[in-house]
Amino acid sequence: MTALLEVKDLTMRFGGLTAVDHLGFTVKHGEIHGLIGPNGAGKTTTFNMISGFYKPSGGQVLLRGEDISGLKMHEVARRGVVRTFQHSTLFAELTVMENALVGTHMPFRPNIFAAIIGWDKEDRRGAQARAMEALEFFGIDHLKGERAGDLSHGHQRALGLAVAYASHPDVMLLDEPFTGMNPEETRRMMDLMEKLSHEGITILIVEHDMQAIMGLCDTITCMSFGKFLAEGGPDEIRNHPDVIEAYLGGSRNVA
Ligand SMILES: Nc1ncnc2c1ncn2[C@@H]1O[C@H](COP(=O)(O)OP(=O)(O)OP(=O)(O)O)[C@@H](O)[C@H]1O
Repeated sequence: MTALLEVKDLTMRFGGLTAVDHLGFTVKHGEIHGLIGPNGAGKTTTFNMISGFYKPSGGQVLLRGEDISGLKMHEVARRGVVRTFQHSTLFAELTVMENALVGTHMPFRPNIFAAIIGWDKEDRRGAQARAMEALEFFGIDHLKGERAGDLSHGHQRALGLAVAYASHPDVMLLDEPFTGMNPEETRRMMDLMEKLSHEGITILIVEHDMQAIMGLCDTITCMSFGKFLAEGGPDEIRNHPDVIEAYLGGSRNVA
């Protein structure tokens, strides 16, 4: 597998605090790559820099060798990298279909009105077909007319993925997709991620649910206090002394 996304010397300072400190790792094309670490390790900040939500204080994010660090979110999305958020970012008052339509416009300057109304007929038909395809992919097309805010937690998370998928991504960054899920919802979400992976989409996932991470990921990068700590397959990471130490030093255990 070849390198698709490379993080090099990535650094983020908030005033006197260095949240991410010269971090480096590589995500290979087609893999499911986990980013783990104890609370406050800098995982979400790293995601925010990769997706264009934050401009890094230093270092680079390379996509197929092209430096994308510092680009705006829609510019990063246009290059094929989209993220979902830790907490639901759906438009609760809009329907499931309308939310998916917003996803089709993610690579452009965000404009909800344009996404729903469409620029012209041709544009609208294409966007609607893609939005429907995304809903079908995640098995929620039968809910297309429902208000997003009325969906169950599991369906809302599936819609969050569908919105990101609707933009035709090459890389999906998933921030704690299993938060608040019961075991059945977690199982279904893991199946959806494997389905995405079989489609050829590369996945970078931040998650605290170690069973899910260990069950899903090809490669896992562990960070601690903003820095790279260790990397390897699930077995290697599960038994890595530095990883065990980092977690035992905090309040969580590695599964
Ligand atoms: N916008 C911000 N301003 C100031 N400090 C921040 C900001 N965002 C994050 N931090 C700090 O940066 C550090 C890393 O936070 P981050 O949220 O990236 O960690 P994390 O690994 O995602 O944690 P968690 O697992 O708890 O979500 C923490 O000390 C946090 O308090």
